[in-house]
Amino acid sequence: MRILFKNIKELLQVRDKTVVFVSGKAMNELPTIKKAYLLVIDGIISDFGMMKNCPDIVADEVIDATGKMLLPTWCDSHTHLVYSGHREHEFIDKIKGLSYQEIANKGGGILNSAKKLQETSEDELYEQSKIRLEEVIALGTGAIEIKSGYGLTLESELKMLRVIKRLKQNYAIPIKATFLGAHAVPNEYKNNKKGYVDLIIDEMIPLVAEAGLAEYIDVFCEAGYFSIEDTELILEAGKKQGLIPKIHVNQFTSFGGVQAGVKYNALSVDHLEEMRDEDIETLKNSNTMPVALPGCSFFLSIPYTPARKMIDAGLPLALATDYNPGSSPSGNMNFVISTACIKMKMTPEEAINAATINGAYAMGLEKEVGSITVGKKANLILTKPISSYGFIPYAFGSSQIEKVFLKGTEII
Ligand SMILES: N=CN[C@@H](CCC(=O)O)C(=O)O
Ligand SMILES: [Zn+2]
Repeated sequence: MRILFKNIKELLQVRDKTVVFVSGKAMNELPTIKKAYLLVIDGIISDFGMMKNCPDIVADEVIDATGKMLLPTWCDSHTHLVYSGHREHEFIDKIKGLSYQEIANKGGGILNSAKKLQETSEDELYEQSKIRLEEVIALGTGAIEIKSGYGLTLESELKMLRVIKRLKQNYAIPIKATFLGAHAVPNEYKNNKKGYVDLIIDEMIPLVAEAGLAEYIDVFCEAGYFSIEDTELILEAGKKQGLIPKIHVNQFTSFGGVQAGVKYNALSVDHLEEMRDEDIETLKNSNTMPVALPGCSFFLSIPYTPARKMIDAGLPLALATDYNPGSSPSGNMNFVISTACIKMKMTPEEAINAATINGAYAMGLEKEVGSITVGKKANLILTKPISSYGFIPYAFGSSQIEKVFLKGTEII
């Protein structure tokens, strides 16, 4: 099956396959081709270039993209998309002035979602989750990471991971699964956190790894949740079983989580709302991708990740939604990109790089998605007619997407 996109106003994020992520000043460069064509053969990007050099191709389908932009789909490297029910009553508490931690302390938060999930059947959880997955694909997401962490018992964590596996099997979007047993300490272990950490290490990790249900291991490394010591023990155990670290750090407290992530060669360290200069120093010369989650900062009214300071210091940065019922009940990457520009002072080029090529790297998918590169999946966004790509973050809240393609197949 050959699909030819022709007369593309501008083809964005055109890269050689040697580029796996971009950092510092290079984040402000977005390579593009104006007046371009792109050829997809059997779901894979097979050729592209300037329209005037377009070869005489016999295609099964020709898409005229006059006035429109074509770009890789968004890569959302941090979500909790599989969950049960919602927490909009906590939203009211929040409006009335309670903080995230105060809501958690009065029985809300992650434990509230865990209770709901434990009471939900696997089929029902799948049905609820697939609606969200379809929603985000229609919003232009073409690769996604999904975490467990609302089970908090062996049985329910496995249930979540099996739902993620089923989504992987049934949808064309690449999905990476992360085991986040260490998301919160369940009530039964309130006075015995060590007992829960032991359960994660001795029972959950071996079973998850043996069943091949996750690629990554995550910990909510935060005051009141899991300490540096807990985090290191869990990452160590995960790594022994072949799970790669990808962790929640510095959401409310900077107390060594970034250092623990880099020490264990984490693929990414995520959140980073609270950053000390030494955290930025630690990330320099590491292979760990920092990931910012502006939807969470927006929703909880907490600081935004200091993107400007980090990029100006030469670091790379990825952007993700953190789609979850408690701190970011939205999986809309378009909103994330706008918020990154408006609130974090990222340029449109930086935000698009952070949401595509760097996001792909942050979930180990840099060989498959994240740029317009020969050999990568034809996971593509075709915009409506727009004046320039800066219009995408500028026109926040309104969709500029006309069509989304996964492996060359039109989804919307
Ligand atoms: N911070 C920890 N985990 C999620 C929130 C989970 C929840 O509140 O349900 C996050 O990444 O923001
Ligand atoms: Zn998260």
